[in-house]
Amino acid sequence: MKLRARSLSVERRGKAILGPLDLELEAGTITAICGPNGAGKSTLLTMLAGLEKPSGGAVALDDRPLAALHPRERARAIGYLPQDGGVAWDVSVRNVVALGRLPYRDATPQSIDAALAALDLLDFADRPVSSLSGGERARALLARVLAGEPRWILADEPLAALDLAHQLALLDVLRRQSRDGTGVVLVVHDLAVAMNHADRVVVLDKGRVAADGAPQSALSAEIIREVWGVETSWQGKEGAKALSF
Ligand SMILES: Nc1ncnc2c1ncn2[C@@H]1O[C@H](COP(=O)(O)OP(=O)(O)OP(=O)(O)O)[C@@H](O)[C@H]1O
Repeated sequence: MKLRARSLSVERRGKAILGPLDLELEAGTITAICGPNGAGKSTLLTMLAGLEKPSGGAVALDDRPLAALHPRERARAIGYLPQDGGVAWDVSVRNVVALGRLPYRDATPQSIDAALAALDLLDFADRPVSSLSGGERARALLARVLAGEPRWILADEPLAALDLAHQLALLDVLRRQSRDGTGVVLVVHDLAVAMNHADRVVVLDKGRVAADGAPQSALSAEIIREVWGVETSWQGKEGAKALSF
């Protein structure tokens, strides 16, 4: 299963902010999208989720253009977690997570309970979402995506509000999902997370792909210098590398 962007370009207010670029993403892998502020990461993710029409080119899921899919079919296939997502209504955590089942018009308790458990939220299930801390709310929104059991999970900085233990737990959940065949695409600022947990890293810079490949090559000290303008070196062993400045 593939999610493919062909000649994808986005303009805002007459200014090119993304592309044109080609990208082919594989299901069953974790892809990290990295890059400086304003590089176009969130824009790329919304295009891959089919939430907006690009200015040029197209995104296709298994050779079917996203624009041609019924919104419900697209929502079943692709779970999208926006950056700084909020909850418009003050409902219980369980009901927020149940919203993930909307594309199926059911409320399968197993998938809701599994999503609550995966994000360590069972104790919060009956609490109003307004009473949660920022990190707890972020976990509830992620659980909503998991409850939909999408074939693709596209998440914009899903780790940003999470403490260390919950970051590691979430990465573990996403790794298990990818082993089961789900395509996982994460926007991450923490380059060590991308280095240690992604199978592939796409580095965006000023709307263009500056590097794309295995984490060791896409996040080499040379690329980091070129794109972020910072002198760094990687320390530590495979799977537990840290960036030293
Ligand atoms: N509606 C808009 N009008 C004009 N410019 C926009 C609009 N939306 C986004 N941009 C610009 O497009 C560029 C890419 O934005 P995007 O949010 O995709 O970047 P990003 O890589 O996700 O950044 P960050 O790391 O800060 O979240 C930025 O320069 C942003 O200012």
